[in-house]
Parts: sequence; structure tokens; C-alpha cells
Amino acid sequence: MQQYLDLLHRVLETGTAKSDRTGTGTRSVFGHQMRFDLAEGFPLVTTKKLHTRSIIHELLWFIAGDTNVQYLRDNKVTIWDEWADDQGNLGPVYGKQWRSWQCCDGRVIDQLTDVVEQIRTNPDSRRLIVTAWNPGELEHMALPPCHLLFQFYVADNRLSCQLYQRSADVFLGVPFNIASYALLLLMVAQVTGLEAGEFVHALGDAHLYDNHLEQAQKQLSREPRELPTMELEPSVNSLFDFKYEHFQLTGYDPHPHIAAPVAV
Ligand SMILES: Nc1nc(=O)c2c([nH]1)NC[C@@H]1CN(c3ccc(C(=O)N[C@@H](CCC(=O)O)C(=O)O)cc3)CN21
Ligand SMILES: O=c1ccn([C@H]2C[C@H](O)[C@@H](COP(=O)(O)O)O2)c(=O)[nH]1
Repeated sequence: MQQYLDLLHRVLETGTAKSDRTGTGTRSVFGHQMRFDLAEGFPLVTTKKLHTRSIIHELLWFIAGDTNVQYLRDNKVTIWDEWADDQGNLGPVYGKQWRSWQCCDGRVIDQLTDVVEQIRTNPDSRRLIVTAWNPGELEHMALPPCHLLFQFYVADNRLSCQLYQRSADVFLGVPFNIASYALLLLMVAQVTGLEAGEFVHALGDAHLYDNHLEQAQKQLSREPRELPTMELEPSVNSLFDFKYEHFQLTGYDPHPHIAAPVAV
């Protein structure tokens, strides 16, 4: 995961001090690209231990179209708790926009179902896009989407995916985001009968919060290790049939976890 360490290094060395909505303060750079070839292994940060259970459950929860944290709580995933209201609702966040985007003429669009169908039937399309940035609904969301638009691309029987992330918490959020989209790419590749190609990650405001700087330095002092392998149950042929038990991670041997406070 040299790509990730390069990003940490760039933000630490060249980032501009910038205030932010949470009042924490950040070091920030604007515009960064990372590329991960899934043939080289599953891109899970090895310089600190990541909680893959949270990453998998969060992705299954997005794909199910769910926007209430109850499913996450039932599975002991707490990463969205700070943003939920007292009923556990987050408003029309990712799950709603991916699976049931509401049009003003009353139609409801299932972008995920549509994009999988388009990859199968029209793989050369340059419109293989899912977007969560719904300006008409932003004010009702607990947090406007950070990973807000992704595009698929098929060439040489390989499926690639590029994500645009407007705002990136480099220490806590980004390792989750990379693993989550790499997993989504593996899942969509399997159900469309393609090989997984590259995950391309484009960042807008890429920042380290001021209370994550020591933790970032600590990671940079560690030697990256070999990437693990993620295997999916091969009999699953619909994106909506994946369950937690269908994912098997092997060969993950990270350095110890590094705790950091999340900016709310
Ligand atoms: N400031 C901020 N950063 C984020 O990354 C973020 C938000 N806010 N708000 C919405 C979601 C929630 N996400 C989060 C929230 C918390 C962790 C976190 O605390 N991670 C710890 C513990 C992991 C766990 O409990 O599973 C970590 O060490 O990775 C990660 C992603 C990503 N998003
Ligand atoms: O998937 C995610 C979700 C959120 N983040 C981070 C990026 C920012 O630090 C905050 C959001 O604050 P804004 O003021 O709305 O930009 O959450 C992330 O990195 N990844």
C-alpha cells in the first residue's frame, strides 16, 4: 500500500493548514489520485490493523439501500452512530441514492441494478455511473456524501472502477473507502462475469486532522507488508445476494491498530 503511504507523506509534507466544519483543524491538499490493481492483492492498509468487519457490513448496508443504523448496530458496527438521529436515521444518504433515487416526475431509479445491467449488456458504454450527489436532497442528509460518484469501465474482459471523493479524512476514512470500493469492484466483477481490473481513487480535499498527525507519522515509520487476498463465494451471481459469510480474507498480517478520534 505504498500509494496510501505516499498520500500520508504528501499531506504531512505539503499540506496547507486549513480550518474545517468540525472545528478540529486540518492539513490539506487538493486533488490526488491513487491506483490499485486488484491482481496485486486486496488493497487493505497493512501499516495499521483495519476492522474489515465494519467495512464489509457498511458496504452490504449501502447495497441493501438501507439508511438506518439499526442493521449496523445489530452487527456491532458503530462508525455511523455519531450522525444518526434518535430513531437511528441518517436521512437520504448513500443507500437511498444508490437504490431509490427519487425523480421530480415521480419515477424512482435503482442506479445499482441499472449499472450492473448496463455492464452486462453494454460494456463499452461511457455512462456506467452511479452518483449519490443529489442536490435536491442534500439538506435532509446527516452528512452530504463524501464518496459521491463512481464509474465503471470494461476493457480486455477486465472491469475497473473510478471513484470521486470530494472530502477525504486520510487517516480514518480513506483506508475504509479504498477497501470498500475494492470490494464493490470484486462483487460487481463476479456478477458480471468479468475479471477485476483497477480501482482508481480520485480525491478532492484530502486532509489529515490536526489530532491525527502523530498517528500518521507512526504509520509512516512502519514497513508495509504483503497485501492479503479477498475471496468471494463463487456461487453468488446477484449483487444483492451477497452476505457477510460470503467474504473470506486470508493473509492479512497488519501492524497493530492505531486509535484516533473521529471529527464529528
Ligand atoms: N470525520 C469523519 N471521517 C470519516 O471517515 C467519516 C465521517 N467523519 N463521517 C461519516 C463516515 C463514518 N466513517 C468512519 C467513522 C469512524 C471511523 C473510525 O472510527 N474508525 C476506527 C475504528 C473502526 C471501527 O470501529 O470499526 C479505525 O481505527 O479505523 C471510520 C470511518 C467514515 N466517515
Ligand atoms: O466515507 C467517508 C465519509 C466521510 N469522510 C470524511 C471526510 C471529512 O473529514 C468528513 C466529512 O466532512 P465534510 O465537512 O462534509 O467534508 O468525513 C471520509 O473520509 N470518508
